[in-house]
Amino acid sequence: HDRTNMLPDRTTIVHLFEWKWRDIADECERFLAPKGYGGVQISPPSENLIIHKDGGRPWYERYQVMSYKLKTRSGDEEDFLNMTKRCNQVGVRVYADVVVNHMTGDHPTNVGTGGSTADFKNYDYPAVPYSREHFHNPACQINDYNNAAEVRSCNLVGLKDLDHSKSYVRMKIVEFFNKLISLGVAGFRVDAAKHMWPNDLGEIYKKLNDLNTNFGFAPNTRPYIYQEVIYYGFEAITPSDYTSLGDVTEFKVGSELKSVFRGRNALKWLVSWGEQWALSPSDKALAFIDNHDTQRDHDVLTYKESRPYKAAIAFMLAHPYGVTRVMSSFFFDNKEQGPPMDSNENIVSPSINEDDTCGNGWACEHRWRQIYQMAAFRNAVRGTDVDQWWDNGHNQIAFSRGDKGFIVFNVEGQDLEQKLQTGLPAGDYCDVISGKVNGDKCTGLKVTVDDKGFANIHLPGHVEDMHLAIHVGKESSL
Ligand SMILES: O=C(/C=C/c1ccc(O)c(O)c1)N[C@@H](Cc1ccc(O)cc1)C(=O)NCCCOc1c(-c2ccc(O)c(O)c2)oc2cc(O)cc(O)c2c1=O
Ligand SMILES: [Ca+2]
Repeated sequence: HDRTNMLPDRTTIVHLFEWKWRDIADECERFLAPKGYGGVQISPPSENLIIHKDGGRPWYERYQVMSYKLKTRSGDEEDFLNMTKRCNQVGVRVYADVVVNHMTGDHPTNVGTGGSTADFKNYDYPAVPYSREHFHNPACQINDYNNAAEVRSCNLVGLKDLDHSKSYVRMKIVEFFNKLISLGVAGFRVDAAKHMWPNDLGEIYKKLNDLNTNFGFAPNTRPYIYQEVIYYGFEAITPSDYTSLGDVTEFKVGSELKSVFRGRNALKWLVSWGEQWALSPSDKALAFIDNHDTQRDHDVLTYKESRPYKAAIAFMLAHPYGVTRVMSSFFFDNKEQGPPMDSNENIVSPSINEDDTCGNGWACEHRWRQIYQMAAFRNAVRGTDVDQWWDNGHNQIAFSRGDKGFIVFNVEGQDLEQKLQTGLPAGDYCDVISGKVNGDKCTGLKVTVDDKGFANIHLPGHVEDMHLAIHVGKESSL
């Protein structure tokens, strides 16, 4: 089936960044499955260095590895199995964020979340075990991103760089991945893949077991692998160095759509969205607007700029390009801040409010109506192409997905009043952005499609959302 191992009617992954395993299991059952999300990306499950900074625990401590023991602030191995059982039970796949390019940097304290210690100066990590010969020698620092060898074989910001040409290192990593496979994951987000040699990664991937059939996977199913390759252009290493091994994260989806939905690049150019925008091939791309790292940069669309953010996500989910992932964050006002925690530094669980939003410091973008309704849109239109493209030559566009869905964007700043061909069967539809179907009613804008597929669309220039979407699924058709 399709390369992601998601159920056939599911399309979108939610990154529940820093959530605990038991809370993820709850969310799979109470929200992700009912709303039709197909998968969840979890934070690194391997034991990490405990870092204290400015009185808190910076989020990036989870990307400094102490061992491959499954013990972090998200939970232990028992919690992990509880999550994979319950999520797979309701058809939500689990993708593990795996950090195998490096271990830790030098740090004044050396205790991990599983109680392991290490001697950084001597590259000694007894809880794996790794010692000096398992790291690139002599040590060097990455300074020149136009030197591919340096980017792969030197320390990334001082983090001790593993030497994956060593069969022992490959073996330890294969062991770690296969342990997660035995525990029911559907695939992996490979952190910092740009900093590892493609050939070494290939040797590791080919030794991975097929997925565990006890979690509902068919026999001989290969793990879905998407590799983090940060690339905006102008670097020696490009995503195409990795697309023979698996998928790659496409950072330009976020950067290009930011310009468009902030009104700096005309929407009409989106008619050619995809490889003509120098994006990786659609059948190798993991598409997203922001991630745990980029959302902390100064010039990125995030939950903090919700109107263009929701529109950019809607376009990404409405267009057939790539496998789509939405970010789910905790609120932060300084870029190093870690997840909400109690006085014992335990991560605090999200609370769920009456209106289905989250409390306790969690943003829960995946619970915003304009976002989860578009995941259902993507499910309803899967397998169709972009049709019925219309634009006003500037910042108003509309297109259908075959005869299954139709979406309109208005970034013009003035009203859109048009009779448009929707491609849809005649009938009444509820706009899934401004509202939702409630029994036989629509709480938002209602759209009537005539028997020739035309509808009169009125999308004012300054309403809560700059887009409107309807589709044949139960969430929209009346
Ligand atoms: O900002 C951060 C953390 C960023 C980060 C963490 C995980 C990711 O998956 C990621 O993409 C970025 N870390 C802070 C603090 C820090 C952490 C560790 C350290 O040794 C020094 C500083 C920071 O200021 N980092 C320097 C700039 C960001 O440089 C990092 C990159 C990175 C940035 C741009 C690139 O083009 C690229 O190829 C890699 O990847 C990481 C991957 C990791 O697994 C762990 C890291 O510490 C990092 C990482 O520091
Ligand atoms: Ca490396």
